[in-house]
Amino acid sequence: MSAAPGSSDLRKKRKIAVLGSRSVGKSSLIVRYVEDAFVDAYYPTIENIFQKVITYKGQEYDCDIIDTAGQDEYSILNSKHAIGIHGYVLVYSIASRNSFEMIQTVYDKILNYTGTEHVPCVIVGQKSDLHVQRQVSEADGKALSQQLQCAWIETSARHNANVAKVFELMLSQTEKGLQDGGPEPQPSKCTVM
Ligand SMILES: Nc1nc2c(ncn2[C@@H]2O[C@H](COP(=O)(O)OP(=O)(O)OP(=O)(O)O)[C@@H](O)[C@H]2O)c(=O)[nH]1
Repeated sequence: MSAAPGSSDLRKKRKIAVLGSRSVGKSSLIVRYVEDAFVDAYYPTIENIFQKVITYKGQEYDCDIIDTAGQDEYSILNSKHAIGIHGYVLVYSIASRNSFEMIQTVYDKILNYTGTEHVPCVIVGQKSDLHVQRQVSEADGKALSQQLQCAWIETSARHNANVAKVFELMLSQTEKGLQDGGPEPQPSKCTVM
């Protein structure tokens, strides 16, 4: 018996990890996208997985969006954030130079962990509404994305600016990677005893 249109059997499964420094607005970006809500208060994340069906170019994707605790230069990448992941959303705040510099560090940690030369990524300059406090120019954001061969966009979860675009860009990056012959990420074969 064939699956009905819209059935989950027809959907491709994609896992997306959202990484970046603390307090740059990772959770806010995801919550704005999945629940169309914004919270002013700051609640540090430990770990959260959101699910959403995203339609991109007529294809439905069952997406797990993994929200992580913010990283710093000393944090060690968690295997859950590196194994079986199809693509990464790397978030900085346009009002924090330090968080922008952390993107390269996190990207290098991902390559190191996965043992690959490139992973599909979207670099996101969050809090684009904070014009007055801006510490990272658009040109700097674009230049980094060219260097890492990623997509780049500025967003505001507060104003719901460009939020959905992040996830469309993410799928365009993952699908391009797979079409170009990139490997499907392998599920973990290790058991932690
Ligand atoms: N002005 C502005 N503030 C934002 C925006 N997005 C998030 N914030 C605020 O920034 C703070 C941190 O947001 P979170 O979404 O919790 O940040 P996070 O990156 O998930 O933080 P960690 O869990 O520590 O990694 C909160 O007070 C949010 O209200 C935005 O687009 N504009």
